[in-house]
Amino acid sequence: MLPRKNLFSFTSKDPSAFGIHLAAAAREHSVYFDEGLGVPVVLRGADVVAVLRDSETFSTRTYDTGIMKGALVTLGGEAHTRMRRLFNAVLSPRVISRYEEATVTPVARRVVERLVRKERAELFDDFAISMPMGVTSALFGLPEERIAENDALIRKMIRSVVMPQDPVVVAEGRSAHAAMEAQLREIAEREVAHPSDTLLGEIARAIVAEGLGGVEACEGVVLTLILGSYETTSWMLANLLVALLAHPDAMNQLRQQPSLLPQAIEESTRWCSSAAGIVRFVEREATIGGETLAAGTILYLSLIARHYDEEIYPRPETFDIHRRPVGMLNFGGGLHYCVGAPLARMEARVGVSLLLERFPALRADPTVQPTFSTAPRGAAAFGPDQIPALLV
Ligand code: HEM
Repeated sequence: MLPRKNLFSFTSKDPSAFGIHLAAAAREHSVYFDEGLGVPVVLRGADVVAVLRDSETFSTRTYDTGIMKGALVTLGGEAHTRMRRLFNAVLSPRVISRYEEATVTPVARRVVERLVRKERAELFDDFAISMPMGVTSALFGLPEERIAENDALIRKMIRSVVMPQDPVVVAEGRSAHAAMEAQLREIAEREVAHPSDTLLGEIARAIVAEGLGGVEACEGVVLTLILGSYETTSWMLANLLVALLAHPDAMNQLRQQPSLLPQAIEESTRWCSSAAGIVRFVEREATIGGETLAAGTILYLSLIARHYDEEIYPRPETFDIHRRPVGMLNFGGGLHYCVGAPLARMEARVGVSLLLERFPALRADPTVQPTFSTAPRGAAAFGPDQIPALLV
């Protein structure tokens, strides 16, 4: 019988409290039955890694429903290998770097410039959402004048993916998909017929070269990229800003030594990871953390408890931009390790360096205290409800 706890309905004013709370539970047991989630959860990093490495016993078939049907993350075996080759080819650091100057920097500059006349900002809406949405639209061919409309549709689709048990949310996701389908179809038809000199053109050419089909395959890949790249990057940016605003000394060091920014980004994903967990389906009876799990069990893997394991990261509650942390789980691991990690890291680096440069007095607004939770603004992430900041 698994020990029962309600570990994941968590709220605090302290961004590091969730990691501390999960690591404390992990010291007692690795596997619990979580009463809020209604499924067994695995906490200890070594056990989470073991599950991620064994994709035959622990599959991703739970995702294979609704608008996610057939998406990369749902595939296994040879089908995954072929499709993943395509994603690797178009999202490698080398390919992505071609879009830094041409696409990501101009979007980030526009978002930052919109803040210039303000004295205070709510950096979640004004930055952490607007920048990834701008980048996603620009990279994947969505028209700029429809950003607000598409933002609402994409969020409805994402909600339907993370709440497949709620029929109303699922129906909303389906109609949001239907509303966006004409745009996606138009993009795919255009690029497959005449691949452009953009990332979309690279995707269309790679689909044909890999023999993966034509317009329909291209539409599916673009939808996966839009859904995978948008909200995830927003919450990563949000928590990076939270970490920096809570540590003005670190922010000043980064202004003086911008080369530290990549490792500060890694440290923020350790100290306040936005990715709380992922799920797996137990294909055949297995033992994890000393517990036997029956075939057919849905398992929730904590991606955060490991980040506060003091055997791996001494003084885990300290945000230290000199730490150079490795082995974090915020981008998952094993077969399905996030293929968009280089793009997310680049967006964070470009966006935050422009923000720090443009606003030398940027600091937390001491009059408003954000609340951190496992469902901020209804999202499937760990993060703040708001990021109040003073700009001048
Ligand atoms: C900070 C931002 C991001 C975070 C925290 C994140 C997190 C993750 C995680 C945890 C997984 C593993 C899912 C699982 O194993 O169940 C994953 C997979 C994936 N991510 Fe990301 N992601 C981010 C950004 C992106 C971006 C920018 C893209 C696309 C451009 C993307 C596309 C994908 C795709 C396609 C997969 C499936 C990979 C596969 O199954 O082989 N992600 N991501």
